[in-house]
Amino acid sequence: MSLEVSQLTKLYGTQKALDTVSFSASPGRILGFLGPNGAGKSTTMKIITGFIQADGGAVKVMGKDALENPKLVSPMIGYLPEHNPLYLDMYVREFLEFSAGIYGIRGAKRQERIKDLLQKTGLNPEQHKKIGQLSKGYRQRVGLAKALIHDPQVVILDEPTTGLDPNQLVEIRNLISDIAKDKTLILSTHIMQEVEAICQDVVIINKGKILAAEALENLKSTSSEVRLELETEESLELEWFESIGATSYGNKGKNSVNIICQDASEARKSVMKIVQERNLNLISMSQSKKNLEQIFREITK
Ligand SMILES: Nc1ncnc2c1ncn2[C@@H]1O[C@H](COP(=O)(O)OP(=O)(O)OP(=O)(O)O)[C@@H](O)[C@H]1O
Repeated sequence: MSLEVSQLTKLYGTQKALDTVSFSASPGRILGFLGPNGAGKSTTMKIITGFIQADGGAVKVMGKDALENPKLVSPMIGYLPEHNPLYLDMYVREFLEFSAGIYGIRGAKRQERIKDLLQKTGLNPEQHKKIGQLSKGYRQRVGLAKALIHDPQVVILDEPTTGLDPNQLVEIRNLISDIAKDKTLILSTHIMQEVEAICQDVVIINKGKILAAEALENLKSTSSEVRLELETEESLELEWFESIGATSYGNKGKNSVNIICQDASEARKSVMKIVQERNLNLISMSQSKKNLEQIFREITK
């Protein structure tokens, strides 16, 4: 494990923003850090990165105690904060040179590092522009390049894709997946599809408490429930399907019904029997497993 967070606690006045938070992250994997607004995500990230202090617990980065030795651990972490603070009047290349200088990276090594990052983040054509002239997606790339300038082992990104258009969103996600190949990457996000698209591990936090911390596949497979959606030309009554687990009308109103069941095969047979007995005109029947958004809503509500 390159990052181990154990029993982290943080108080703001009397409010417990973090309550014994524990999870860990491994190299080569992306961990999606999920939670509703105010759950404690940014607080956790700020503690790991040494921006604020914890009131209890421990953080280990590459086996070193981050809370006891912040100066030793800080170079091992790259951080892109939620609002990506950049100097808008600086040129892209100038800003990266400045950022490298903060970590004491100088001379040929600095030039090589910047060349590599401009290439990796697709910033080459923009390197002589002022940061203030860049689009939001390109500013995020500058923030990512800055977070990576000192080649950290652990990279923490706080909502890096918020506000991006669909094309830039895909490009930044691809870039994040590429970065994660040889690093431990933690990604805070509200976008469930993002987690399903690029994360292997997931941590769900709510009101300062961890509700789930495991591989995404495990989290999804713990729920054996299946959702059937039936659509007919006629209006349907939930009570006809009660015995097989109908829970609500679907998006298309009373002409479609959602059925949550354990045994999809039996449920489909029962549905077809009802369709025949009531002489209904079937438009469609579809089947899906619970997605992360449904699991998230269930465990955080
Ligand atoms: N400096 C502070 N002083 C007092 N309370 C704070 C401070 N920072 C955060 N909080 C509170 O701590 C709780 C956790 O906040 P935090 O910003 O960590 O949540 P979050 O999960 O990152 O939320 P969001 O998704 O909205 O960014 C919230 O109730 C917030 O109001």
